[in-house]
Amino acid sequence: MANKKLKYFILTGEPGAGKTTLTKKIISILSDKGIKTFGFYTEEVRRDRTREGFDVVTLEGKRGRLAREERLLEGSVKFRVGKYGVLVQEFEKVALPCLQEVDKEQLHLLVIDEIGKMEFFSNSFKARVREIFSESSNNIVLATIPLRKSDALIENIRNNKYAKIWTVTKENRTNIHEEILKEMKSVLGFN
Ligand SMILES: Nc1ncnc2c1ncn2[C@@H]1O[C@H](COP(=O)(O)OP(=O)(O)OP(=O)(O)O)[C@@H](O)[C@H]1O
Repeated sequence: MANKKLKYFILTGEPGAGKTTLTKKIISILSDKGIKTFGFYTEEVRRDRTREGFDVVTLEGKRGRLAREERLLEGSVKFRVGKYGVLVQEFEKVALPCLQEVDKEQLHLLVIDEIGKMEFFSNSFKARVREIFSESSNNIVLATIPLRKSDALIENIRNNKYAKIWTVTKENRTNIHEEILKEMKSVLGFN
């Protein structure tokens, strides 16, 4: 039986497993069914065969830089993950406004791809995530978290009683949306 209390639809998986592609597929199917979606996803930025960094892109199409290879950045880099410098202010400018509840009356899905190490250099984002996953939150969320143990808040999300986690792999990524949508159906009320 479907869990009536399910609020958080969580994707995890190895880097490059297909989480963002799956997220976009689910958003597109829900939009066709008239379900309102908002939030953001992160996208790789490649030049030739090199990954130069990541952009944050809202569902409305606003885009900003999340991270770039340090060699491409001017000035000193305060936050880094591997060879990438994280652009916290640029990320916040794009990501934070789209995480506000736009319409409390209508059921909607909030998309956060992803809740990870780079994004957590932003204290404001972290605070908003804490709110969204709090007991009193009414948000229904599709979010991505890292596969491996990390920040305590991410571990809380992984163990949240209102959450269900799907591990995306190259083997299941083509069909797993069917299972997720089946669970979303009773929560978001579509056919
Ligand atoms: N169902 C699919 N069929 C074919 N190719 C796919 C599929 N899903 C993802 N890909 C390809 O795999 C690559 C990685 O996909 P994607 O960016 O969605 O993964 P990710 O898990 O979000 O990665 P990251 O961990 O870096 O955010 C992309 O080149 C994408 O086009």
